[in-house]
Amino acid sequence: MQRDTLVSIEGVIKRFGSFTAVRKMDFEIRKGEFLAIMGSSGCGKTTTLRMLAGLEAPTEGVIRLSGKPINHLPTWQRDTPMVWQSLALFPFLNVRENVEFALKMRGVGKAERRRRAEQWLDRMQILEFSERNIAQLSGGQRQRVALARSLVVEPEILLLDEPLSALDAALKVRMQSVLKNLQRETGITFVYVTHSQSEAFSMADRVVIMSRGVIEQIGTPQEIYGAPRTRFVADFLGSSNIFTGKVLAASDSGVQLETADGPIVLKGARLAQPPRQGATATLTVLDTKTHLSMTPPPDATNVLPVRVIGEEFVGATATIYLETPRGQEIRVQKGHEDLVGLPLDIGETLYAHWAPTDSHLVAEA
Ligand SMILES: Nc1ncnc2c1ncn2[C@@H]1O[C@H](COP(=O)(O)OP(=O)(O)OP(=O)(O)O)[C@@H](O)[C@H]1O
Repeated sequence: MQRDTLVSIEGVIKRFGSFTAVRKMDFEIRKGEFLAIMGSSGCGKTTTLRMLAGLEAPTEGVIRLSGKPINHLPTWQRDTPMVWQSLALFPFLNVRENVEFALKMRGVGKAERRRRAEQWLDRMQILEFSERNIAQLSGGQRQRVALARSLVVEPEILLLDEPLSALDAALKVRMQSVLKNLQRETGITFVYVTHSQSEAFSMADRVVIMSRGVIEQIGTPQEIYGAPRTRFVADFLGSSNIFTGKVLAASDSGVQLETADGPIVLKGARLAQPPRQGATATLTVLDTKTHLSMTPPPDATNVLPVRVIGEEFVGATATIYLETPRGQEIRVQKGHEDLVGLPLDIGETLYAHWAPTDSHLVAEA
């Protein structure tokens, strides 16, 4: 256990009847971090959060909070305060009363309740709406009330399950920075469940990526983006081109792969477990590290003839979708200035290429 570990999840399995929702999960949550749990629908994110909250007990394994097992301990019996952020505000209470509610339940006196509620409403920039009914608030304002209500009790851990999913795109981005700043300023540990990569990667210090009840990777957004551990992660993030083939040669510093589109090479790596010659392996390259040219570059490694099949422009960047003669899809992401002079109409033929040092080996399973 690391020195700054607040929660440790050790060999946790959760079954519902014969269905296993979480399989053998091991990870730690550090004190004061913003941890996002991300994955596609049904992969076990909410179940994991519910086990942390004490709303479900693990079928096997141990969850420790500040070193003490809490498998069957409801939140109110724990020494370390943990709060589940709920968006379900009480419609019969006004904004301030909603925020005061948890303090009232804890027996905090009237004046003190009001002072602390107003302090948080001010911090969330909604003090002016204190006396309003919940029905008179916008989606973003309700979010802020819900946050103030969770934080007024000064938890050490805040559990959030897709808190921004109902908001429109612009408000989502605004609330992301509100949440991130709040977490930084308060130092409260946030465990944040989302299926959105942009939310997880923009806010979290570390991200847990799950698939079908299994953790595929844990790391900082930069680590995961730059070096997806498994093929699933590379696929899920959608920011890499992925090539699977037979290993022609491999050492601890590189791999040569034979794919349907020709050889793909990785060089300059430090591989703990190089694949065996003749085995199937997968190399990836980030779409930002994949380049396009009208003629093949002279030192011809990792060069593929490609046909343009589509393009998408978002702000200052363009994503070009291409296809090799064997139907392998390739994505290239560039700033507009990098694409000047290239024929990008659908059907045009170009060459996609990248440096062997930009290839990356992922685990098959
Ligand atoms: N009480 C339950 N009884 C039976 N199956 C359950 C129960 N709760 C969850 N599951 C199943 O466990 C799996 C994981 O569910 P969970 O809600 O944790 O997924 P999730 O990753 O949060 O998905 P989503 O993003 O759709 O909310 C799902 O297949 C779900 O149907």
